[in-house]
Order: sequence, then structure tokens, then C-alpha cells
Amino acid sequence: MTAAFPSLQLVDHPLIQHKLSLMRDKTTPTIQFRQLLKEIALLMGYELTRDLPLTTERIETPLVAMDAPRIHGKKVAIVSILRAGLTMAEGLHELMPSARTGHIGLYRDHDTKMPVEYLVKLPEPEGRLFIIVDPMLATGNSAIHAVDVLNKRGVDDARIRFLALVIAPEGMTKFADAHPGVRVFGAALDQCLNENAYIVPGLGDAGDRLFGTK
Ligand SMILES: O=P(O)(O)OC[C@H]1O[C@H](OP(=O)(O)OP(=O)(O)O)[C@H](O)[C@@H]1O
Ligand SMILES: O=c1cc[nH]c(=O)[nH]1
Ligand SMILES: [Mg+2]
Repeated sequence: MTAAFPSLQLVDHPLIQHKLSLMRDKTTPTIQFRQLLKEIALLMGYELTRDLPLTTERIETPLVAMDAPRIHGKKVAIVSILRAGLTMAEGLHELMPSARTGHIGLYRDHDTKMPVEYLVKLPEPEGRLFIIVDPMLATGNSAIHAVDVLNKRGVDDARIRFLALVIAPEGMTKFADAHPGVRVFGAALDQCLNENAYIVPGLGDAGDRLFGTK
């Protein structure tokens, strides 16, 4: 939780901060950029999942029978906002291999900066926790749209978490106003947006740097 944003948790572990600095460096090549984002998502996943409910399952150790704690993996859905969320989802899936997968395809319109939706594929919402992943929360419009998509399918804000990497204060303000009940996890709250709605200092265009496009 931060003072300005009760729903935001910044994960300031030194490994995450170090890897984020490498990602911000404009000389970091695509292959390393992608690997770093995957690693950071995995590390942030540790905090994001800290309070997941446990059930128990009867097992036998080599010595005795016991009721062993287990996470119900199939009750979690990891939803990537395309394209940049895909790589974060890879990291989280290493932590929770049996989590279900969803995709919400969005791109920002060049002029309006509003998200344009081109794909929605989601698992059954019943009883599931949804983790939406996207490294960049800039104006907040894409994040708000993605949560709206889930809300329309009956998933309320309390069952949604948003995993980002770099967050602009302007976007976080807008997102927290629209969805105060969605917990947001990020690695950095940056300074501001520039005139093209890019995060400053930021790391540039995440999708282009991940996939080598322009
Ligand atoms: O907070 P916002 O102002 O909505 O901006 C954030 C969005 O912009 C980027 O995607 P982009 O539109 O570049 O699509 P891409 O991942 O396909 O490149 C990013 O991955 C977010 O989805
Ligand atoms: O800084 C930004 C803003 C939106 N999308 C990005 O990839 N980077
Ligand atoms: Mg992009």
C-alpha cells in the first residue's frame, strides 16, 4: 500500500529494482529485455500470491499421513493484455502451472490514446481469482478497459488483481477512481506521462521492445 494510493502495492525487492533498471536502459537488447520481464513477473508473483487461500489434501510422506496445504491452482486465471502482458504471464505460469489462461487484445489508438479491443478469450469465471498482467499502466485506459471486460462477465473487483511493472501517477489515479477494489501490484511509480502519453522515465514501448517491432 502507498500513501497516495491505498490499492497500490509497490514491490521494492532489490532484485526486482535491479532488473527493472536493466530493462529501462535503452541499450538492453530484446532477448535480455524479455528474459528480465519474465523474471520480474515471477518475483512479483511471490507478493501477489502471498494471501492465496490454501486447502488441504491428505497425503502420505515416507513417514506418516498428513493433511498437507495446497493451492487450488485451477481456481486462478492469468489474463494477459496483449501484447506486452504475454511475457509477464509466462513468468507467473512458472509459479502456478495449473492456472487457467485468458487473453484480452488491446492496442492504444495513436490519436485518442483509448484502447481498441481486438480479442477476448477468457476461462469460465465461476469462483476464480483473475490476475490481469500488463507491464505498463500509463493513462490507465487499457487497464480500466480490461477490468470492465471482466466485470461484464460477472467477475467483481474483489476477485481481480492487476500486475504491472511501471505505473504513471496519472493512470493510477484514474484506475483507482474507476476500480478502487482492484489491488494493483507494481515495481515503480514513475514521474509522469509525456505529451504522447508515454511514461517518464519509463522504459519506452514495452510491446515493441519485447517483440522487436517498431
Ligand atoms: O495505460 P495506457 O495508456 O492504456 O497504456 C498502456 C498500454 O499500452 C501498451 O500497449 P500498446 O497499446 O502499445 O499495445 P502493444 O502491447 O500491442 O504494443 C501497454 O502494454 C498497455 O497495454
Ligand atoms: O510508456 C509507455 C506507455 C504506454 N505503453 C508503453 O509500452 N509504454
Ligand atoms: Mg505498444
